Amino acid sequence: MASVLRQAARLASSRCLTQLSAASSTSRLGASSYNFSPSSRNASTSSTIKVQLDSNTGVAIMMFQNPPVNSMSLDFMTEFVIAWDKLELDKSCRGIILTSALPNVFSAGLDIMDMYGTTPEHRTAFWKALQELWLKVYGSGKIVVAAINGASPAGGCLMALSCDYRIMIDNPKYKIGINETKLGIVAPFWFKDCLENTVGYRMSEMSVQYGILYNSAEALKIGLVDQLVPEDKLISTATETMIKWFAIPDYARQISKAMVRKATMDKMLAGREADITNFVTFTNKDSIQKSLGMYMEMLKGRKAK
Ligand SMILES: CCCCCCCCCCCCC/C=C/C(=O)SCCNC(=O)CCNC(=O)[C@H](O)C(C)(C)COP(=O)(O)OP(=O)(O)OC[C@H]1O[C@@H](n2cnc3c(N)ncnc32)[C@H](O)[C@@H]1OP(=O)(O)O
Repeated sequence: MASVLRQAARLASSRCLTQLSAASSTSRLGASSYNFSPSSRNASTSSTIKVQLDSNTGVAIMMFQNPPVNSMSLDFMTEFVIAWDKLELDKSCRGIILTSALPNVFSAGLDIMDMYGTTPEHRTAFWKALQELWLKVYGSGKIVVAAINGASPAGGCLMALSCDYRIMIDNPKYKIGINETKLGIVAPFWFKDCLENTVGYRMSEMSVQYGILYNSAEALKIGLVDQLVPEDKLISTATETMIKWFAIPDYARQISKAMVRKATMDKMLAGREADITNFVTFTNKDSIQKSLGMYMEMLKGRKAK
């Protein structure tokens, strides 16, 4: 309990006393065209991560802009963590909405080109960056809402699962899930743990083995996402949701969040080095490199057709 309280105290440093203004009900298509209020300021200069912070509401919108599909490359994850740290330290920010500035895709998951044909040193840095990103988002004292505006497989799904609430566009063409087995690779234990914490044991047992990608209605049915909305209501709903969460005193909520997430966080922290070794060893295998190569070929071939 003492460590939970310490963790919560650390998280509470991100607390703010911002007076909330009424939620913006502006409806626009996608985050990139969202109409930011006059009190919004550009809080990040990164090329792949755009941040807008509304100091009246305390809501920050963090948009991924890494074309063509917001794949989570080493560079992208490094920029993500830098932008995240800035927000985490900003007392005027109480909550963060994660979304994509690109149409049709939230995130295509880990960048396969960072895992395919790269050196063990590169893959070590890559995996460390992913662990770092996950620890920051999953362990954040801020309220984090995923506004899922497109495909969200594998690492993209992990990012959404690390948030406190998931809102997805109601459109059957967008799929979300832990599909690694379909690529011939294995989702690490902490991906599985996040899924299991959200949809339960049996559903995740089926899900990770089959590598199921769920459409938005299926994702809602199994609890993988919390809410579906029309595309033009995504950001306004995420903002309204966030403001409802703000009614809960930060400190009490942060301690509660840390308590609920502690076991999953501790397991990952205890196994962090072994997890890196597993990843590098696993991706060193010729058979795994072959699977990744074939998958990339398949993705490129699909486009050519
Ligand atoms: C004892 C211990 C054992 C266990 C040990 C475990 C250790 C750990 C092992 C390894 C674990 C790895 C975990 C992996 C997690 C991942 O996230 S893997 C990535 C999974 N992602 C996907 O499967 C998504 C693939 N992409 C798509 O399905 C589609 O691209 C899309 C997202 C639905 C978008 O479709 P569309 O808009 O039609 O775009 P496309 O034309 O398909 O793609 C455009 C270009 O983008 C390239 N691309 C797509 N996805 C990726 C990607 N993930 N990485 C890199 N590049 C990607 C695609 O090839 C196209 O490229 P070009 O042809 O050059 O334009």
